[in-house]
Amino acid sequence: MDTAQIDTTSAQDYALETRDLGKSFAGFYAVKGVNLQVRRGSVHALIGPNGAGKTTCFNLLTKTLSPTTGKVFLEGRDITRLRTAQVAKLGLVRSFQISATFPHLTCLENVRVALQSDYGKSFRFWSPISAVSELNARAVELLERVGLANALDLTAAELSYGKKRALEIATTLALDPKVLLLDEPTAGMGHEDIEPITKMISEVSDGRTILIVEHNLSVVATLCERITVLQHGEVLTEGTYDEVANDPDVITAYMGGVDEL
Ligand SMILES: Nc1ncnc2c1ncn2[C@@H]1O[C@H](COP(=O)(O)OP(=O)(O)OP(=O)(O)O)[C@@H](O)[C@H]1O
Repeated sequence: MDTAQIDTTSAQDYALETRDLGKSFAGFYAVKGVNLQVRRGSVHALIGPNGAGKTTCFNLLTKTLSPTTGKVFLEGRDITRLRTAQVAKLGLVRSFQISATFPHLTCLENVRVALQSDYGKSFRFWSPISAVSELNARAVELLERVGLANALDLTAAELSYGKKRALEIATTLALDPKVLLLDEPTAGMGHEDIEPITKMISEVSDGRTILIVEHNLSVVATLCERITVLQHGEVLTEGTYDEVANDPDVITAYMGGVDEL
């Protein structure tokens, strides 16, 4: 990692960037020539019809998959050849991937475990006595941020689906990521859970860069300053919600699939 080069121009503007990113499976390109630029401090969405390449793209960013072509940069640093754990240590973390929750632990215990994990950097050097109370205080603070202040002593198994996702986000935030990747955070949620989780993501986005794959386009419209639309593995267009929603090519892409814009 010491030898990784930092491109200072892009590091100033973009927390996350890809250049000519591509992935082929037996000759079929699921992702092709993707140039993605996620501005530092923004909430950016990656959308597209089913099979557009969003999940493959996320897997390439978090190094679950190795690219066939191109490069990935985190704050200007070339992370293309690093592994998932290494990019997590550098601050690129995908929710629901590294920080799984344990069903029989309480919310407080779950977040404490995440804070104590190898990726939690802040608590290593503290003395044992102060560490326990500081860990508890930090865990409570994180649970308050995601709206689980009243659920500290409930086990993860006792939570509603929406609150489980909130707990997962709290355990991810415990890793203090610079760039947070959220993979369909409202997937499978009932209507009643979508608004609170959207509000919570908006609150935790403060001071952070977030890249989100999300099928619910009203969630995207509420949260995201920039939207990149993928189709057949390639970038179809990029812009604000209004720009992409009124783009005839985007409308055609969505009408050709099962999704609606
Ligand atoms: N491991 C794999 N081997 C072969 N083909 C794959 C593999 N992973 C993905 N694909 C193909 O790549 C294309 C993009 O898939 P991907 O899952 O990235 O799309 P997506 O935009 O996330 O779709 P969805 O919205 O349905 O989750 C699809 O045609 C898919 O079948």
